[in-house]
Amino acid sequence: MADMVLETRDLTVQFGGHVAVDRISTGFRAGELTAIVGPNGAGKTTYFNLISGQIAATRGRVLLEGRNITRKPASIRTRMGLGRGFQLTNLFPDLTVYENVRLVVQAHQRKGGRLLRLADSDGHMRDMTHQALEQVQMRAQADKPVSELPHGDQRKLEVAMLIAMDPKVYMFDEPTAGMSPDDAPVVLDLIARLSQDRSKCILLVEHKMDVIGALADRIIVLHNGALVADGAPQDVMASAIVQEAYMGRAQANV
Ligand SMILES: Nc1ncnc2c1ncn2[C@@H]1O[C@H](COP(=O)(O)OP(=O)(O)OP(=O)(O)O)[C@@H](O)[C@H]1O
Repeated sequence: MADMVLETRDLTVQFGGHVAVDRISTGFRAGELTAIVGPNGAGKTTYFNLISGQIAATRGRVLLEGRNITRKPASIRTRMGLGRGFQLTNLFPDLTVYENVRLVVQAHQRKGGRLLRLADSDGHMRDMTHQALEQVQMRAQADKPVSELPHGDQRKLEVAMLIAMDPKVYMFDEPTAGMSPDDAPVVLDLIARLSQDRSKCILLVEHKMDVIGALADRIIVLHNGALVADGAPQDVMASAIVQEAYMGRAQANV
């Protein structure tokens, strides 16, 4: 699958006797936003954890731009361009909003090698930090310590930090969970704009059907750890397997 940015092949993880992700083989292209859906416990977050390297696979492989990254630690995968939304626990609460984003910009610049270092002036990094904050409409909070931010702003800050990394693959796990009705559209608009960038590959775990309908180019459905449906949103949502597996109806045919 030459044009795939990210691929999983036969990817499987077993916890004791329980297979949480079951032989998932699929690929994700640049310029495509794929929503990953399925009922609670279907294996969505575990699949994300396997891709980003938070947990090790029992079997199978993860490929990033054709390179086998299955045994690489999460930090290396991040440096190679796999961008998973930061968790609140990754924020430095005593530093300001600006400082948190700036740290990510600095780390990103360092990985770029000599060419980028030439452009690596203080001013350049300041501009990039402000741009990332601008995108989530948080310039006004730049000097606030993170510990003083309301929850919704902390989640927006996570997205700003992800953007500052400029990854090839964006992985969002319920990006608007716990956000106020004011904050959620800011993040969703931003994801919509990112998805216009044909060089970016975006994966989105999401429960809200209206969000999926507005953003997704493609939906994959997980059920009991396995990939049970894959296709264009209107086709997948209308399919019998989704009506059964995702909408929680009779599961005889799954
Ligand atoms: N570290 C672990 N040890 C044992 N079982 C686990 C572990 N992580 C996940 N599981 C199990 O794997 C299954 C899949 O969980 P996962 O969190 O990936 O589902 P999900 O689709 O993300 O669900 P939700 O929509 O509720 O977040 C569940 O049965 C869960 O209990």
